[in-house]
Amino acid sequence: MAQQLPEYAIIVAGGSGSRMQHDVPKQFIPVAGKPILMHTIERFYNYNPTIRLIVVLPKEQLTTWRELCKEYNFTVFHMMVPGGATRFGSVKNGLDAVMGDGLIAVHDGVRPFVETETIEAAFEAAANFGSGVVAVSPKDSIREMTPEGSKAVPRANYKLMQTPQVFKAGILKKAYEQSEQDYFTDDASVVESIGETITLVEGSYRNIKITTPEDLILAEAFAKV
Ligand SMILES: Nc1ccn([C@@H]2O[C@H](COP(=O)(O)OP(=O)(O)OP(=O)(O)O)[C@@H](O)[C@H]2O)c(=O)n1
Ligand SMILES: C[C@](O)(CO)[C@H](O)COP(=O)(O)O
Repeated sequence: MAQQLPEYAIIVAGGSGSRMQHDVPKQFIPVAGKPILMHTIERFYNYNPTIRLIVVLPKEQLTTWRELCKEYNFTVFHMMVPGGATRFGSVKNGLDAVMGDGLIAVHDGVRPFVETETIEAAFEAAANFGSGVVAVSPKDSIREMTPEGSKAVPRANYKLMQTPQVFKAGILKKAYEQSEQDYFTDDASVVESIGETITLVEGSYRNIKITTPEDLILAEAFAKV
């Protein structure tokens, strides 16, 4: 564990889960007996019980989340922050709750299978190099869409980005203050846009982002082993 600097985790769970087509936001759907988001929070607590946990939630779901915590007797301490209209806005709101210096991990609330070793490696890289961003190699072939149709590209040139994405607090805050939200799908892109280099850390194929209905079947399976 990279312990010299205070560690924060902003767990973004402010989305509505439209691709899941479920009647509750997907982060609240139970997997292996409790809401997905509780598994995710526990992964960070298990990595470092003193980490400062900031959980970003849809602003109209704060009461629901409090009730779920009571119902499931979920006692891991965390700060609750209302989310924004986009992931970018939610991260920004989470960052406003971070006071002082340290290392900040941003993690999707719907990636409940992130392993301790992955979190540890990402924090360590951020402590040493300014960033530690988790990624895996694609397993499928890749084609780029072109005006004419599509063309094959060398798979070895690409990585699939996961979370956590960990940064020194100063870098991440500066990047989110200076950037326009429309262009970015992850935190590494925001940080890169202010001229910082990104250090990649090997991720895991189990660290899925629960996005569409079939991912729930996978999630139940992963939760068993
Ligand atoms: N306004 C938003 C949008 C997304 N997220 C979070 O960012 C993570 C990754 O986003 P995604 O999987 O796209 O979640 P949703 O936006 O909820 O899903 P969808 O795009 O299908 O609506 C999720 O944990 C989601 O809750 C967020 O905090 N605030
Ligand atoms: C941050 C992320 O999970 C990295 O793969 C991804 O970019 C989130 O994308 P989404 O469109 O918000 O699902």
